[in-house]
Amino acid sequence: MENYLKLSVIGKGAYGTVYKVKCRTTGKEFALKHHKDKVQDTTVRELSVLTALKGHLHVVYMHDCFVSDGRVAMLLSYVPYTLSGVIHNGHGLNMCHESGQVKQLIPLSFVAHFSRQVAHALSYMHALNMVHRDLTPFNVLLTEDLTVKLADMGLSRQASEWMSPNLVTEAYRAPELFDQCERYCLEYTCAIDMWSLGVTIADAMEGKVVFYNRVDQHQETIPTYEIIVKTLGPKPFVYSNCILGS
Ligand SMILES: Nc1ncnc2c1ncn2[C@@H]1O[C@H](COP(=O)(O)OP(=O)(O)OP(=O)(O)O)[C@@H](O)[C@H]1O
Repeated sequence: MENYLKLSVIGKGAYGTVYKVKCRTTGKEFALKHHKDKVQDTTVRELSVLTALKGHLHVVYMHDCFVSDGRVAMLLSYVPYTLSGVIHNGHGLNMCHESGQVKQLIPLSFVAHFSRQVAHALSYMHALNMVHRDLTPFNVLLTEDLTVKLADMGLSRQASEWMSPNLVTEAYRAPELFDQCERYCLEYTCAIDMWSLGVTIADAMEGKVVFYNRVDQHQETIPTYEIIVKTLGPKPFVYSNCILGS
């Protein structure tokens, strides 16, 4: 750790803090994800998934991994942008005026571009029987030349018959996960990642989070599952694993 100078905090997540750091010998910049807790199952899974996917063009590259203050630190390539910054906040986009409202222009070619690259990374993971379980526009990073680098494998794991329901940011969570959320372990497949990709594409087309938590006229929060059903119709969809096969 002494070999890296901390420049700034990039993000704080459930599992730790991500710093922008500079190597004191080479001057090269990296992202350093320092876990906040001692080693847990999720840390080991994140490491093993990042190792298995190492070298894939559309997965963030882990250069090194070490222990600092008894906690795991992962040295990753620094990737400056997030897809959320582009599709939710309009970073780098032109604006247009439509019906008196300022609207972001997200070129369809860009939607096709990032979808194809995310799908490429997911298809590689799924072929290795790994499920990401937290695909959101916040975890899709973009380089200067807009190459997708999938990040945050903190919830990723080898798919198995029964897995925990405690995953995926709600707005991107597949319906089968809500349906069974009372249960301790669930039956679902890699298809849940495809649902998350679909919602990410919908966000990009709309320029906003489509399944965000809203409040009704009585100031009660409408559950995300209800918003999905209201948007797509009653029991509108076959669950993602039925649509896409497992
Ligand atoms: N390699 C990277 N380069 C630049 N920024 C990064 C990199 N990795 C992560 N980040 C930023 O740091 C944030 C948090 O990282 P990450 O999602 O891996 O942490 P986490 O603790 O697992 O978070 P979460 O609670 O969202 O699961 C990301 O949303 C992203 O903006």
